[in-house]
Amino acid sequence: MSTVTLTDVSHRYPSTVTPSVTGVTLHVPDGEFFVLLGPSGSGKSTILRMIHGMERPSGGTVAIDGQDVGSTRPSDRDVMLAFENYALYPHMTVAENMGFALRLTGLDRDEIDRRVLGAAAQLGLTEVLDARNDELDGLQRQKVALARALVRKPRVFVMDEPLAHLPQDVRDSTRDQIRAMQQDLGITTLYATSSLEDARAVADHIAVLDDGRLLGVFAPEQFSQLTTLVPEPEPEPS
Ligand SMILES: Nc1ncnc2c1ncn2[C@@H]1O[C@H](COP(=O)(O)OP(=O)(O)OP(=O)(O)O)[C@@H](O)[C@H]1O
Repeated sequence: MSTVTLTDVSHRYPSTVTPSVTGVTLHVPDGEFFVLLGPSGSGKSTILRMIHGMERPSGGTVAIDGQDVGSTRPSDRDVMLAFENYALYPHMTVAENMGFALRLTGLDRDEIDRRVLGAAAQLGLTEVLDARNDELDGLQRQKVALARALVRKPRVFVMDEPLAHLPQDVRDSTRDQIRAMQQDLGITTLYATSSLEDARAVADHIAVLDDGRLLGVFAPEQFSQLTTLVPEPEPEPS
């Protein structure tokens, strides 16, 4: 269970003159589904990358559970990019896919088995632990990808536009399933999207970004104000 706090965080990529993020301060309470909402280029990914540790702020601090993680390596932060590696290894079973990263860390077999069985039970994958990739449907694959992150016991999940590559007809249901799973697991989650509709459907709070700046953090009773602030993005040509 964890909180994430950004204090006056700024960032600039070395190859650019203008900053990607400017003076962002926000607090993500424990167990929340916290959405970063903004158009392309507004700084959502860069903020997630700084929390994960792939990017370092050029100013300000990122803290997890109140501890500045500025000098903590990404692998020691327990922050998982939830759908980073969506592709499952085809020659492995679901259980092997879930345990693979843990085996690389040298964790003992019993503990790996315990975690794999626990995550499978939480996500409803117990019945398919011996199945291979081509025997799973789309939702099951998505759950296995999430389970692979879950067995590593993250303190925080970051999800960067996880629906972006899905066809429109499965986007809403997948979004709602991700939210339901997060609620079950209670893991503090930051979720980036450019869709106001998606944000409103799932968020505990919505942080609105534009041009690397935070315009405000909105609670559900304020979500109706967002329609004027954030236009829906144009649908992608099909
Ligand atoms: N690797 C990079 N090198 C240089 N500039 C970058 C890089 N990645 C992002 N930027 C710039 O930083 C700013 C913020 O981009 P970022 O990707 O964080 O926004 P975003 O809201 O996540 O948008 P998108 O959804 O398109 O990724 C933009 O101006 C973008 O062009």
